[in-house]
Amino acid sequence: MTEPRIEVHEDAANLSTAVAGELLSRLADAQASGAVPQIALTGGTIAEGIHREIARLSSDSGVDWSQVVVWWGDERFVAPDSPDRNSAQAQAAFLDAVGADPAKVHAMPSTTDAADVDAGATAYASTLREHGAGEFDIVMLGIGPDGHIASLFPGFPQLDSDAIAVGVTGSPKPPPERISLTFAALNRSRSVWFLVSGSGKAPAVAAALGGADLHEIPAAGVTGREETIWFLDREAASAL
Ligand SMILES: O=C1O[C@H](COP(=O)(O)O)[C@@H](O)[C@H](O)[C@H]1O
Repeated sequence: MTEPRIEVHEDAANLSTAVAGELLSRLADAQASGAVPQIALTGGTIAEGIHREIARLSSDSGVDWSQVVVWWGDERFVAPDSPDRNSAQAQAAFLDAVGADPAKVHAMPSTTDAADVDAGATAYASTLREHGAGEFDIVMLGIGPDGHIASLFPGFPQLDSDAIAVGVTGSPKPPPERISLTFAALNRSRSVWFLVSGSGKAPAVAAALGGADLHEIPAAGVTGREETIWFLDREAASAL
């Protein structure tokens, strides 16, 4: 298991700029070595700021976004045009602007693509298997004040699943129906980046880094095969 690295930034704006810059630099290096990098995006508040910074900084980065494969760690199971969709947020914030190739952008199924959350999860797992079962280069994860990551919530049965992707109903955070990658999938990533801003998440950050039980703080259950980085702002780091 890799030891986590902790990077603390002044505030959410500085954190967003730093993460966007680091991502673009990693992608440019991977492409320079001939790779087609695979990344998994997250939803949530800090992700939105990071995505806007990726759009702003991308043109000077040398990254060819048509040669990046994009996945999501979780998605809200709602209509395809719902603003609640994590993929809609990323498309609007940066994917459309930077020239990502729609054939390499793998959004999770919406309510028009699958009959229910379980069918949607099974379909996404098949797509991942066709592409090597999600050997991600970088997975980015926001976390909730309850310690959830992706749509893996404390005490939920999906925490013990060996599937690649699972359906979630009755999510404590709306909307209630979601699709999520599992620990089995997320832990195949070479790099795992936690992105956390705000004092409301400080207790969850401290618990995860303090070795909490993953059933209580799901963020404690994810580690990159090569590196795990916690990108925090001062408030999120305040309980460490
Ligand atoms: O619902 C979700 O919440 C988390 C964290 O979101 P935030 O707004 O508290 O930053 C996010 O990681 C996840 O992808 C999303 O579906």
